Amino acid sequence: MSAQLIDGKAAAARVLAEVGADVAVLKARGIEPALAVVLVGDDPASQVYVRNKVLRANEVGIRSLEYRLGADASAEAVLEVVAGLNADASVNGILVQLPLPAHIDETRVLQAIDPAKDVDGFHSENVGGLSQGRPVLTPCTPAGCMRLLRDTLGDLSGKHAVVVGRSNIVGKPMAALLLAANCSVTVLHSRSVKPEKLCGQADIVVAAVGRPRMIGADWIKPGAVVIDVGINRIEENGRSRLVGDVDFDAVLPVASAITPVPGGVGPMTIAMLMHNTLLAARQQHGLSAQE
Ligand SMILES: Nc1nc2c(c(=O)[nH]1)N[C@@H](CN(C=O)c1ccc(C(=O)N[C@@H](CCC(=O)O)C(=O)O)cc1)CN2
Repeated sequence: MSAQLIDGKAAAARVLAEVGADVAVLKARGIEPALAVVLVGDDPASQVYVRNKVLRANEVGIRSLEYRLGADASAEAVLEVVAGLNADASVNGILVQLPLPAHIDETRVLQAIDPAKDVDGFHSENVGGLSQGRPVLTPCTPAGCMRLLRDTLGDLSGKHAVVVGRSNIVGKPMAALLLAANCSVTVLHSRSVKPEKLCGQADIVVAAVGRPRMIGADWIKPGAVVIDVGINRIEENGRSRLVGDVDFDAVLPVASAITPVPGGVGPMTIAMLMHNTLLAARQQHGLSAQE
């Protein structure tokens, strides 16, 4: 048997269509949501992601503002841009593209963003709110994984979910969201003992370690749903290609459903960013999620 392919591009298109319709309703009430994207340096992948964020924003009717600073920009220069955006009431969402150049303290910059405009959900106010189950802005990649899981499985209550990786951007918020959805959650990391045994008990596996094809068929319980967050560029047979953290070909016959790389979780990250920007705009105008 072969697993069902979870189509992230199609799911992202659905989210974007919903957001576009809701943005049109807001605009009819005189509110134009706006997203500011800050890019520091010249990392080629970051340039592509920022370009795609601006494109998607324009497609759904969200006004976009782009701020580009050189790789040698000081932390103070970045903080000055963030402070200006915090103070600008016409800007609803602020995103600083990661990674930042090594000389800039990421935490200092992320903590400077107004939590109400923190559409990445990385500010400690939003991180804390998420772990307390408050309705806060939630990191885009884990929020996208949750959409894919709910589309595939419906109610997640009582499922045993294993998250492989404990990064602040994906692993930890992913675990908090799965817990909030009433899953029993295990987080595996580099010091876990016999991780393949623990992972092999999971109904849901979310792989976010950044190691190409680390998770093989022996890590997966037959029938498990596998969400692969990894985006690793490798050289193979003389050409460059993207692969996930999961050995896709080996796991395909074992899992019941699996995300491909590319075309799985990646497109959902940007779709959920648009969702968060809409949410932030509504909240800043005192509107509920339904209005
Ligand atoms: N401030 C942030 N920085 C970063 C985030 C983030 O959520 N906020 N996440 C990643 C990068 N990222 C968005 O910023 C991102 C990564 C991948 C994709 C995507 O669509 N990937 C495609 C493949 C793209 C390719 O060919 O290279 C896919 O998986 O199909 C979108 C967004 C780190 N930084």
